[in-house]
Amino acid sequence: MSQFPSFDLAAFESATGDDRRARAAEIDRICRETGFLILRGHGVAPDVIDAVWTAAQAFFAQSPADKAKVKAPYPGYPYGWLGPNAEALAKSKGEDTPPDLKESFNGGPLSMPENAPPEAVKFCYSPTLWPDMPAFRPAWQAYYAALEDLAKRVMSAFAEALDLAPDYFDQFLQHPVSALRALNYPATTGVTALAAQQRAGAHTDYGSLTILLPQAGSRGLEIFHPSGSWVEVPAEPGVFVINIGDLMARWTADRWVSTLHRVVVIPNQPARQSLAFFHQPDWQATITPLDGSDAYPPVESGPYLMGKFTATQ
Ligand SMILES: O=C(O)CCC(=O)C(=O)O
Ligand SMILES: [Fe+2]
Repeated sequence: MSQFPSFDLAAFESATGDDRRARAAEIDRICRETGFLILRGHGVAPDVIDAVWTAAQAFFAQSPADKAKVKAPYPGYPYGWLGPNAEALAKSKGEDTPPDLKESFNGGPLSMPENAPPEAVKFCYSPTLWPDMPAFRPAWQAYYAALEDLAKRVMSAFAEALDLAPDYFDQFLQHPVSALRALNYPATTGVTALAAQQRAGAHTDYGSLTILLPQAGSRGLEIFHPSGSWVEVPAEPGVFVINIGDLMARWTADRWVSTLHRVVVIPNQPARQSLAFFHQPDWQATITPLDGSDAYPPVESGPYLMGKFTATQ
């Protein structure tokens, strides 16, 4: 791959006729091949992005004792601080590896619908545990809201790429149960990783769509390309990296692929941060193959996610 595939969302949205169809076909092509692309023309305001970076950095710069004030209270609690040694993503693929060399802060939906089922209340709608830092919560919530909007725009482009009406996915996105995760991978200088230990072990994402913001200029994110080799994803300033997850592969009856990816340990690297927004359809959305086939039985979005998540803890 000479150049990593990219897609300009604003250019797509203003395109008409054959040009629009060609751009939609390009999304389809990329999603059939790897499902990973650089997203340009996203329109998320730079100050919203700057503020959440600043907030995340200030959070991770605290002492472990301060971070522990918002620690996930029990294994499997989806939000709050997951400290070092808390997660091994490769376990979701049945690989028994040492824990990932990272820590994270995680938060859930900004509001809960009145009719949320009890299992959803206990999992996705668990409270986000806010650090005692006045600028953190508003910055986090503004970024979450901006990415929820962006995810809907991307899903609409996806619908066109799949020859569906642009608003096809709206019915499944009334109260998405998306999660936002800030990641901090400590510097690798002087660190000896155990065998098979990575910053993030090889995994596929679980949901419909991930919108990733790797720290500009950072190294180590790789995808397993269908040609059989690991390919590094560039971390350019001002763009997002998006990828589809297992639920979207299932939804498209494997027309689109959910590609294995990891963050490798490169010696003598500074700390690396990233923000991962895991977009997830409504808890009760029933995901049935879009081609009308019986490639997979229907699943409900929320319980599907919960099953995947608990396997890595
Ligand atoms: O930090 C990154 O760049 C990728 C993280 C990732 O793939 C994940 O958390 O699912
Ligand atoms: Fe991932």
